[in-house]
Amino acid sequence: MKVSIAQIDIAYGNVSKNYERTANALQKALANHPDVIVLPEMWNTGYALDKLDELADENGERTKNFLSAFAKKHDVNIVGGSCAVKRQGKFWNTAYDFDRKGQLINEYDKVHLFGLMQEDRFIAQGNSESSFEIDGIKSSCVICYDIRFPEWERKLMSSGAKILFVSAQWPDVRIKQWEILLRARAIENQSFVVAANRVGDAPNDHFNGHSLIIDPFGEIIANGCSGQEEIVSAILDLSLVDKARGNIPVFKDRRLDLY
Ligand SMILES: NC(=O)CCC(=O)C(=O)O
Repeated sequence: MKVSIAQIDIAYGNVSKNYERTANALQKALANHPDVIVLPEMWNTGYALDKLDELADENGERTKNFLSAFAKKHDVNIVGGSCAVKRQGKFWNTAYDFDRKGQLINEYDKVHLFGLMQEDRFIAQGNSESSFEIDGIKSSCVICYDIRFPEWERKLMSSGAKILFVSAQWPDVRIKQWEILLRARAIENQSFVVAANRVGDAPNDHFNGHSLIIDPFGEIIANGCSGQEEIVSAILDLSLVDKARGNIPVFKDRRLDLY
């Protein structure tokens, strides 16, 4: 399976510019003929959380139509990052994922809200799991701060998922933690981790990308280390998941009678 991450610069509070940039990045990613393209977190608005009343996507309609149409037109799966969405009178940080036919195959509201970036003041907590299949391969997705809660990934991955997709806006000041946390999630769940981060600046944060693709042994196989917008691609040899889980069957060896 070939995956391509669109590591993009997200314009703070500028929805039209972000749709333009995302469309360009998706088009650029096609050059690699990927099976799936992955986007960063909250790409439609950036963390302009105090402006969501005017900026958030009503019921996610614009986002879903945009990503679905692209997936169908180009016969490509899209793990659509996440977008600021207004739904049922609240704001959500919602991921939408699509198959090659443009069908919505997963919708996930971020479960853990990040207080340091004021997310918990404006966004409603998600309460549901995230699992889907990409070309028949069981997968899951989480959003940014979620990766600090290994019990959440363990629960999501215990259904047999082989790929964990992560969409993020993770500032450069903590980028070493980003790498260590993602490599740990890959090793402990014996899965691929495909993690899309952004680049660029927001009023209080700088982002240097460092999008990563990590194999089930924790090895980094692709790294968006330019600090700029770029497409980060790799071919996932999914047999490595079976090899890792065959040699050291952690999911089978868990003591569910104790924890
Ligand atoms: N957008 C986020 O959830 C950021 C999480 C983060 O930076 C962290 O250190 O955790």
